[in-house]
Amino acid sequence: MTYNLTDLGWSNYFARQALDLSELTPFRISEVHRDRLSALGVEGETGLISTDHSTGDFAVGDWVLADEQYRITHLLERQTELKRRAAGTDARMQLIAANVDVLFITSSCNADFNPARIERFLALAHEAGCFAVLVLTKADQCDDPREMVREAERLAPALPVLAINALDPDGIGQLEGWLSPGQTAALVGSSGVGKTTLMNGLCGLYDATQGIREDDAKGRHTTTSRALRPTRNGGWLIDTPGMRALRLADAGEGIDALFDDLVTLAAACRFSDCQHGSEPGCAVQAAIENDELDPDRLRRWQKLQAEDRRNSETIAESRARDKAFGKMVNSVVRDSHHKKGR
Ligand SMILES: Nc1nc2c(ncn2[C@@H]2O[C@H](COP(=O)(O)OP(=O)(O)OP(=O)(O)O)[C@@H](O)[C@H]2O)c(=O)[nH]1
Ligand SMILES: [Zn+2]
Repeated sequence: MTYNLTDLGWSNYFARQALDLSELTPFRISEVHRDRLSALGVEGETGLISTDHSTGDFAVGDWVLADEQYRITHLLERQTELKRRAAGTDARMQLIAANVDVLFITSSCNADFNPARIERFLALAHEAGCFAVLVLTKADQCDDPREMVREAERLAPALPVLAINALDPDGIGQLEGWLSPGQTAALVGSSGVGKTTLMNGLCGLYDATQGIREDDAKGRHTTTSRALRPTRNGGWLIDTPGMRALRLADAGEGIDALFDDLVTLAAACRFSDCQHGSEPGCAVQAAIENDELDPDRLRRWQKLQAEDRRNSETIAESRARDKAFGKMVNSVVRDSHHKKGR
C-alpha cells in the first residue's frame, strides 16, 4: 500500500517545520511499542529507529523526519495532543495520541447519558486542541432521542450532536461527514457505549475481537500496542488502550472555555474569591434566582474545577520537568545527528 503525504494527514502545519530539511523523509507514527516504532510513509509501513530517545517520547499520530537509515532525526511539533495523568504515584502526564483532528465523544441514549461526563470530555477535547463531535449511540433503543440531542446541544455552543445506531451503515455515514480524507479521529467514552462498534463500522473491520484473540494466541497482542487505522473513507482512527482510559487532568483552560458564561458571571461577583454560595453580591447566585442559570451547571462546573485542581497540583512539578525536556528533544536529536557526521 502506498500513500501520498496528504492521505496520511500531512499539512502545511508540518510542511513548514520541514522546509529546510528536504534530505529527510516524513513518516507518521502508527504504533509505539516498548522497543520499536512503526510508521507510515509514502511507501507504506516501516520500522523506525530512535537512537536517542525512548519510544515513550513518541505517540501514535506523531510526524517525524528520518534519514535514509530510517533513524528518527526530528519530532515535529504536534498540532494537537491528547494526554492523561499516568496511574500510580508518579503523576506524570502520559501522552496518548498526537495530531488527532476530531474527537468523537461517545455516549449512549440510555442510562449512560450524563452531561457532567460529556462536559469532562469536551474540556479534554478543548485542552487537546481537537474538534469535538458528540455521538449518541443506541438511538434505535430509545423512544425519542431528540430530547437528549437538544439537551446535549446546550452543553457547548455549536457542538455537533449525532444520534445514531452504531450498527447501521447510515449511522456510520453520519460520522464520516465529520472525518474528511486525511483527517484523524479518536473515540472516547465509557465502556459499552459502542466505541468498538463505531470503529469497526468506520474502518470496515467486521471481526475485530476475533483478530485480537488470534494475536493473543501468538503472544503479539500486548497492552502497550498502539494503532493508527485507516478508515473506509480515507481518514484515520487512533485506537490505543490509553484512549479508553482518558481522564481529565490539567484542563483548566478547557474548562474555562466550556463554562465561559460562568467565568463571565463570576467576574461580576463582588468578591474576587467568591465561592458562589451565600456571599453577598454573588452574580452567579443572582443568575440562578433569575432563572438565567441552571444550578446543576454551576455544580458541575465546580466539581470539574475541583477535580482539575486536585490533579493539576500533583502534576505541576512533573509537567515543568516534561516541558523542559520537550524543549530539549529537538535540539538533542539535532545535535546527535550532527555528531554522527551528517
Ligand atoms: N442496538 C444497538 N446496539 C449497539 C449500538 N452501539 C453498540 N451497540 C452494542 O452495544 C454493545 C457494546 O458495544 P461496544 O462497541 O463493544 O462498546 P465499547 O464502547 O467498545 O465498550 P468497551 O470495549 O467496553 O469500551 C455491543 O453488543 C454492541 O453491539 C447501537 O447504536 N445500537
Ligand atoms: Zn459569586
